[in-house]
Amino acid sequence: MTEIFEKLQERSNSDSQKQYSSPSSDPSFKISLSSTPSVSVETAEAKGMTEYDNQNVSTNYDPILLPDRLKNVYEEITTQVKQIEKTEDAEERPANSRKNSNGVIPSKDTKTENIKTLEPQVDSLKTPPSSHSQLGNSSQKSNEPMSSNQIMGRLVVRLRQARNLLISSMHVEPYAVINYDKTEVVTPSSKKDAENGMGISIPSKTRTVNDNFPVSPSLVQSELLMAEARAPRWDFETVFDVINPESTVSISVYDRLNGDCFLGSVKVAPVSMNEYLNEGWYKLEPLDLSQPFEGEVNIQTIFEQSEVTRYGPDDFTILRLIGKGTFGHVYLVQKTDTGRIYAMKKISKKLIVKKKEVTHTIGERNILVRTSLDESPFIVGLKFSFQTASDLYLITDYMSGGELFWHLQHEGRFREDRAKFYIAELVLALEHLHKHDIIYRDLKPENILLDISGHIALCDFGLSKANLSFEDTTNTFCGTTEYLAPEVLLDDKGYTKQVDFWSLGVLVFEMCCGWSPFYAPDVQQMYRNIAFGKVRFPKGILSQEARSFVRGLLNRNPKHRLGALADAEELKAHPFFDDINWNLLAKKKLSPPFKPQVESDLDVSNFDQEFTNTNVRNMNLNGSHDSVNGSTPLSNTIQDRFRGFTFTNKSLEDRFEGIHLDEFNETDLPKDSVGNEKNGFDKDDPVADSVFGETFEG
Ligand SMILES: Nc1ncnc2c1ncn2[C@@H]1O[C@H](COP(=O)(O)OP(=O)(O)OP(=O)(O)O)[C@@H](O)[C@H]1O
Repeated sequence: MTEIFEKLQERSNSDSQKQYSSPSSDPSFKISLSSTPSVSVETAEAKGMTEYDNQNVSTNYDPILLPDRLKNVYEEITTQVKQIEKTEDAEERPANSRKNSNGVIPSKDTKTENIKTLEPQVDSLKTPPSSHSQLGNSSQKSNEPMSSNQIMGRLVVRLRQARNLLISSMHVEPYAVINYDKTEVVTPSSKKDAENGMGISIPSKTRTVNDNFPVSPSLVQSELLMAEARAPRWDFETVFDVINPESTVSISVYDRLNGDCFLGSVKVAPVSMNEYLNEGWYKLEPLDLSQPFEGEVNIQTIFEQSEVTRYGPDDFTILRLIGKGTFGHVYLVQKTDTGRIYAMKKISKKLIVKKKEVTHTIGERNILVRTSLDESPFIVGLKFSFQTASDLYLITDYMSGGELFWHLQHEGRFREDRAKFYIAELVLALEHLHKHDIIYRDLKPENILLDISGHIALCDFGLSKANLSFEDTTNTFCGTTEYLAPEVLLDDKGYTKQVDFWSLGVLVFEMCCGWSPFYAPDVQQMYRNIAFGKVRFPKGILSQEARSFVRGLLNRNPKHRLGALADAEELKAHPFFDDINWNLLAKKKLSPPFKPQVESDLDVSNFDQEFTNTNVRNMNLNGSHDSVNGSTPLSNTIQDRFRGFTFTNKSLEDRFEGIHLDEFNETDLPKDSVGNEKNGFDKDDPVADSVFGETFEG
């Protein structure tokens, strides 16, 4: 025991060299939401209505989209309207009437015009998943498929419209989320008649209507409106950078007016041939394939080859500062050629050399490259990495929902079902990393970002450790104090992937209760709490299942910890997750319980104003803001250590260039940090006491 205390004392002493930010000043959740930075050794988508045929859909309102019984009505109405229009004189109607011979107002949308010129002669319904052989309609300049090392460029995706959507009311506002290679774009709601000029003429009461007309005009009107609602039009275009040629475009349709109700999704495999236009109607798929389902969307994709093989800071325009880390700043940037918005982490080479963080930084880049090459749904997507003489740059997808920490800080705590959703996605993220022999080691709300839809994405792999198979151990003393597993503190023989599950246990508790189970304002005390402290569950907050889950994770013996036998599979099988459909969750087909308020790609309202209010207008991405970056250039030997950091969409080989996952060399001695010696957590706090219900020892 004395030995253990000596060890803790030793840790604590060395921690005193580290920098910690002060605990949150939020009075109600002061204790829990402190943001202690990481500590590391090297710091580190009626049929009742109908069948459609597969003709081209004009940009105007098309009777083909109507149910059979409505087609006749439509034709009658159209004939009557034409007669009425003939009799109603031409003076009433300006000579340059925009209506066409069908009485339909052609679209005034210029994008639509654009799309029409590209519209193929044949239109066939495509059933996902589409394969290249299914892609019957295309126009292309070059028939030669590009070899992997030629693949570079941009992908234009156009979502034109939907038809036969399964909706229960005409009052809908369908929008779509387009996802390509982890980059998510949300379309505006579909255009209203007035906006896209597709409205059809309905006989008004003032007009003479044929007495023999079989159906009441209001019924006709509502049926037509319903039919129209089932065929929303977007004419939306967006451009993606092509990073992984294997990536598919996924489009999910939701109804904004009815609680973001899911209307179906589709996946399309674009063709990586220069200027190849792939266009067609794709069947939407439901969440549950056993359910009858309807609806199609019209999608075009065009791949455009790019001449650029390497990118640098000059290819991006800095828009905002969104975060500051230990080694550099994170900016919201816009890629000049595609206009795509990304997050750019700029890291000072001198600073990381000084803090002996080169290995960790190269490691972070390598893990991000590795995870960007396969389907790693809950990990922030790396798009490019490059370097200048003084700085390293990591370009990742911008997660506009902000840090989970930020939301937790604002809301105090989450309802259990919301916490469960995040935890379940985290389990999948950790499962993925562990399967790739990567320990994350720095699980905390600051490193969990929310995307535009409210799904999580892990960022900051600066402390992660690769090439560690199931039972392998590592010794590096790193992580953020509150989330450190006891074996990291105490076990000289090292620790395994189990440390991530301990941190997950801390996180479940913190998300649901609003404070961290082991927090103490004094670092030594925090170590003692982690090593020997009792965890007290507040009354009436966590369900029995959640408590049991936390207990399983906060087991001080890593060999008995939940996950010790079968890693994430064991966690997934726990009763806490009985209502989680893991297959749907993994495909991001479960709607997140909370959708961050994000108005556009450029919205930074979910980030701290302390950063976002910084004036970046005259900031030069090429220049450096760190005092350590003086005029003295780095030696060639040091520059050599950054070789291979650069990652563009040039080729697959290029992406692997410089990946030496064996090169982790954590030889430095453990370092420590300064704890905040302020009074904060008080065990005898009456409020705290009155809420505590159950205590357990891990
Ligand atoms: N892709 C992204 N999208 C949105 N915000 C991001 C993104 N990447 C980073 N950020 C913001 O920048 C902050 C700092 O980024 P990150 O944690 O990667 O930097 P760091 O230097 O490694 O920090 P630390 O000192 O905690 O290790 C994040 O907490 C987040 O708020």
